[in-house]
Amino acid sequence: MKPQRHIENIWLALEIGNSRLHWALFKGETLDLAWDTEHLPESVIQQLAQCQTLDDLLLIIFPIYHKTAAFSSFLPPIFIASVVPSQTALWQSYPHVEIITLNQVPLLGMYPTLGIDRALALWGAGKVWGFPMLVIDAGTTLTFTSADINQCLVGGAILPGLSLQFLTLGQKTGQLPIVETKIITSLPPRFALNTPEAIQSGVIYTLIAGIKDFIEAWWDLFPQGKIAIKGGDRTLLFNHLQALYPEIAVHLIVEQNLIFWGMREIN
Ligand SMILES: Nc1ncnc2c1ncn2[C@@H]1O[C@H](COP(=O)(O)OP(=O)(O)OP(=O)(O)O)[C@@H](O)[C@H]1O
Ligand SMILES: CC(C)(CO)[C@@H](O)C(=O)NCCC(=O)O
Ligand SMILES: [K+]
Repeated sequence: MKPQRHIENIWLALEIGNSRLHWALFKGETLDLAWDTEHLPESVIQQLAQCQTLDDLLLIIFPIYHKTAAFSSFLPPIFIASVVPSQTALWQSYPHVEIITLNQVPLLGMYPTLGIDRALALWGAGKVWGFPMLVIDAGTTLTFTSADINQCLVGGAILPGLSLQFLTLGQKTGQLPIVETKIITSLPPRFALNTPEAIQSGVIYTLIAGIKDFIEAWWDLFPQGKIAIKGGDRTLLFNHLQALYPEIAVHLIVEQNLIFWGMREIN
């Protein structure tokens, strides 16, 4: 093993979300690569635990990785932020893993069951762009999470995310199809005359109206409050918000890597 590998200080960050995994490769404070994968089955994680080098590891977890001379010779630590306990448990076999817990996040006023993803994303956003900060996470769930100028949790809200709303409508009714989130490239007619568009209209317009309402309530509390949006549906929701309320959208920071910035801050 060459000593300079240690100087490079390579580490992996893994966010285990409810739908999928989000990965980042850091060299010290610098994010080198970020990518998403499906949840991994236990057998694959056991395979990772047997790897000897970062190259071996990336060949398994990074879908389009080509072996280079750049990374080699040792297995990096993985720092995990997970909101899926069954997935977290699978990582016990990996030699150098640290599961991040709420008590490592310096936010004040947290309640014990606050999701680690919400705490880290808020901490990351606040540390990079400043407090007061409101984070909107447009993931499996849609969450609002905020902190004041003293870095103290103000609180937030949790509702079903875009795809989850479509899925639930399709699964819990006798006649409704499951609308695919990715087909929504433009706003549907508000008053729709067919079933798929009626579903799209109902979900999209109420989601956007809800987001707008939370933002206005946030600015009532903190007129200078900042807002960042992350999550797999951030671009879609941001684009629709921009089309409907450009004067609000212009204030949004769109940034997928908030949790990684949070992990970097506490590392
Ligand atoms: N390639 C993709 N695979 C899965 N979902 C995707 C993809 N691209 C965009 N999405 C959207 O991302 C959303 C899920 O967001 P994201 O991946 O941020 O969630 P997550 O991090 O797994 O879950 P959590 O909300 O628990 O953090 C889905 O609603 C889906 O519409
Ligand atoms: C709300 C989710 C699912 C968002 O990923 C996660 O942060 C979580 O499971 N939170 C626990 C409950 C809470 O944050 O109040
Ligand atoms: K989420």
